[in-house]
Amino acid sequence: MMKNAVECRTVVVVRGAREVLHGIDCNLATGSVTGLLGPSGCGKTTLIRAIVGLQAKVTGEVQVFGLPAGAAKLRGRIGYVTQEPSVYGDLTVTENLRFFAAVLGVDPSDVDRVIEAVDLGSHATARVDQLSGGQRSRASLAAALLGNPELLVLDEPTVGLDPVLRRDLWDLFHRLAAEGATLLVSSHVMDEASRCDRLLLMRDGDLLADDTPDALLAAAGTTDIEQAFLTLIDRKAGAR
Ligand SMILES: Nc1ncnc2c1ncn2[C@@H]1O[C@H](COP(=O)(O)OP(=O)(O)OP(=O)(O)O)[C@@H](O)[C@H]1O
Repeated sequence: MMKNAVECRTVVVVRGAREVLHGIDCNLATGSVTGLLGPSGCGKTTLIRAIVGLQAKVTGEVQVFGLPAGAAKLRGRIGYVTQEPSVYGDLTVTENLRFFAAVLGVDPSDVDRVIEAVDLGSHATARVDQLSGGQRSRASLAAALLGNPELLVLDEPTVGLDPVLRRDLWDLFHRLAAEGATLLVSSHVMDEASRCDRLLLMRDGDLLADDTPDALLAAAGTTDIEQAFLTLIDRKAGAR
């Protein structure tokens, strides 16, 4: 097993006329849950898109399982959930997942497993356009879990979910990691940071920190991750 599922070296991305990532270096350790945190617009989605191989104008190096990001051989090994639901409104949850299983070449028997994993069993036969926003995003997550991908990249998967569901989903993320999957989970909710094995803190297209939650808190001399983030920003500004 490779030590790092993902390795990013000096990743620069230009979107439109602007450079939005300025040279990111980071690794995602195999079998870990990494949180990607930072304010709106700091470049989280752009880094995610570079890792899953969907972003244009990437320079530097992004390797996934030792292959260049976007390589055809990586298809099926990566599950990606965007911020927008990616399921069809006019199909039921089960119909959607059967469709995606067929497209991915995944055994249809996997559909029931992923529906249970995201706790949508009681809505399996409901049309997606009749679900709540949180239920719809869980249906998208279920689609990404089909076939047990080795790398799961989740862009703000817990937005709009109540605390119980958020806790259950984080438990699921850690179960998947314990089984060997690597997860990258973006959030701008700082209180989710403590649930991660490792944190990448971004600001304005740069990585401010790449450490464990405990080490980050200790370095900033606080018990509050939001405060730690602000301390790091102030230190960086002071160092300029
Ligand atoms: N299609 C585009 N063309 C030009 N600039 C873009 C485009 N999409 C995003 N950007 C810019 O790139 C920067 C990074 O955006 P990105 O979506 O990666 O941020 P984010 O951290 O994921 O934000 P959020 O938490 O709000 O989703 C932003 O300044 C944004 O305005």
